Amino acid sequence: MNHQPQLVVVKIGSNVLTQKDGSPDRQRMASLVKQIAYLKEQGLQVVLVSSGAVAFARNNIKIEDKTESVVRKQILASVGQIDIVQSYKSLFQEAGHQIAQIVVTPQDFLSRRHYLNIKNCLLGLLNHNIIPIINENDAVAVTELMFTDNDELASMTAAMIDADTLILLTNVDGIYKGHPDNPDSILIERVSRKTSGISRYITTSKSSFGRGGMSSKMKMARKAAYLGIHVFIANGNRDNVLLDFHNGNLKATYFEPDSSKPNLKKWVAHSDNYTKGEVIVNEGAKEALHAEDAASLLPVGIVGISGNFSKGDIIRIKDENGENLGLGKAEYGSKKASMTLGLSNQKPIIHYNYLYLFKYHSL
Ligand SMILES: Nc1ncnc2c1ncn2[C@@H]1O[C@H](COP(=O)(O)OP(=O)(O)O)[C@@H](O)[C@H]1O
Ligand SMILES: N[C@@H](CCC(=O)OP(=O)(O)O)C(=O)O
Repeated sequence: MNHQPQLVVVKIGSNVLTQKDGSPDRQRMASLVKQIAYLKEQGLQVVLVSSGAVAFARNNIKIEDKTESVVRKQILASVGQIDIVQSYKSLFQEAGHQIAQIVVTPQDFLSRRHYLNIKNCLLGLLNHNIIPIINENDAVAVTELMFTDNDELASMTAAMIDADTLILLTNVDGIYKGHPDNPDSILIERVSRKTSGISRYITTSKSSFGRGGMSSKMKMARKAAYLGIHVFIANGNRDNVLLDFHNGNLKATYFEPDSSKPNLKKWVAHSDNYTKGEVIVNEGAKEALHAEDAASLLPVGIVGISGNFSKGDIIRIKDENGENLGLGKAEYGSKKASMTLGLSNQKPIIHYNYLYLFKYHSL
């Protein structure tokens, strides 16, 4: 890695903050806080995405057996979040740093207005030298309204604030060619846009408290790298992991960034799970979208529309065989779109600046 990191998003997984018996690992937390403080002292800006709310409460409160699983999680998360943030507050205070808490739901990333509100808040905190600590609002975001996991949230946050680096701290050194517990498995140290076939090494096994697993971590890492961010999957249980990062000695899987992409594209790229409708394009439009020169999506190339979307919503682009081509922000709603369907000389339905194609990050 030859880049000089300036704005870093560090994501800490639940298992990094918990011991084998499930109790909070406050020593590990204290060590990571000291390391983040060190990074700050070296002039880096740091945003922390921390899991652990559920894990911190699990051994602390007795929930009646008959309690429904979603409510159980809501109770654990809302109780544990206080403990997590209180612990961070006193540890960062000792290290001479102020923190702020931000809890978000996927819906907050859906609307461009909320998206900009969060972004402005984060940038405001950073400008005031305050370390933002972000978690999903688990009391509100339940079932299908959730992020895949905090790796998704961290990757979206990194793209949102234009971070140059994203570090996903978990309980293994990175992605192995094989199971990480097998001593013969080799660590994949570098992944570029051209690297393919990694998913075959990833099993569905998760850490005891993990939500999305390595597969989601890899997808989010690739997506962030595609958007121009240096990404590392590294072991948060390794002493001095962040100091090693700063010294350029980090043992990790490193995802090389692609060339920088405009911010608007970053917002669109992360809206995959939140589309409001769909447009189907013909072969000509598909070719135009995949051509070297940037092209907006025009109604003349659209053969079908579904869903009920409004101007500003994110919509999915498919070809006539149902293949997912990409995402874009609708320049007008579904009603008007169906009136211009197939017509030439019309305003683009998706402007190039708000168009994100999947062609580059197929795994
Ligand atoms: N090929 C692989 N290389 C590394 N880890 C893997 C691989 N396949 C599956 N895993 C599992 O992924 C886990 C990390 O993902 P996850 O449990 O979601 O962590 P976190 O809670 O930190 O987000 C590891 O503990 C490991 O068991
Ligand atoms: N928001 C949840 C964590 C969800 C999550 O993604 O956990 P992890 O896979 O450990 O990063 C919590 O704080 O308990």
